[in-house]
Amino acid sequence: MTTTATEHLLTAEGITVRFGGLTALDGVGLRVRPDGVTGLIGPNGAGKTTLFNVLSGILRPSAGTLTWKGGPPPGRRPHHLARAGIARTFQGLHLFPLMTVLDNVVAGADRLARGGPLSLVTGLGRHHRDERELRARALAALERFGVADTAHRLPGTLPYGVQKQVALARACVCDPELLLLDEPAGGLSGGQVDELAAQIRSLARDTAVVLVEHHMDLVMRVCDHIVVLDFGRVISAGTPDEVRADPAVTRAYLGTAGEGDAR
Ligand SMILES: Nc1ncnc2c1ncn2[C@@H]1O[C@H](COP(=O)(O)OP(=O)(O)OP(=O)(O)O)[C@@H](O)[C@H]1O
Repeated sequence: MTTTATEHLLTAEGITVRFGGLTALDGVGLRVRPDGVTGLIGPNGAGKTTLFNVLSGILRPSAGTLTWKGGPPPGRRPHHLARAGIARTFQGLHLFPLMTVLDNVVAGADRLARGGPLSLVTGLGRHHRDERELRARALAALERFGVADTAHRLPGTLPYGVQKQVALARACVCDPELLLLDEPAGGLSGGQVDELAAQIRSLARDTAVVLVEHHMDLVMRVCDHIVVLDFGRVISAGTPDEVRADPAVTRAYLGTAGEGDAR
């Protein structure tokens, strides 16, 4: 069945990004459906991170338009995105090192706080009921990712794989409509990647997921739809099988040495 533009959650059209004389993205289009996993792949320097930064609102494109649920995109500040129902993870963990795991996840729940985002950090203007609700919600998110027993620890005292689960719990604490995952498999062992694959498929039952990832095995296992970038342009798009069989994709990867190829 063909999906119309209004049925898409997020639509990017003609996205061009220039850094000085370098064109990192050149007229890129992408449509994210309200369910399923959309993968964004390509060799090193293809423009994946740049596109991810445009989709997550932190980078303004030189040209092109973004549409969120058929209308203008939410504001560019993190709490605008959070309130619209868009959450993201980072390549680095971006956890607050001096806050407990639970407080880190509570901080991800700002769109639910009646006192506003700052109140979550300062505690000012926040109702006690708010605080209780948010903590219960954060704990439930930690439970969902199997790390509730770490709630009162500092992130830096935990193994990397556990910290990644905390970062996922923080991104998911508000039940986002769109979850943007930036290389979530980075630094994980084989078993942890298997666990991550199962979690992404489970999340995708009620959340649209966009996944930027070098780990080809994970991408091919979890994505419903894949967009392939090379030199800032879309060179292929389709199901995992279609993309895998596309000679343009093989050529793009063979043309570059290093990661992202045969895994
Ligand atoms: N802030 C910047 N200033 C100048 N050039 C940039 C900047 N960010 C990215 N680039 C360039 O834009 C191009 C696309 O980079 P980008 O990081 O988006 O690619 P990528 O596909 O994510 O690569 P990788 O897989 O290596 O992370 C590259 O040539 C890169 O050097």
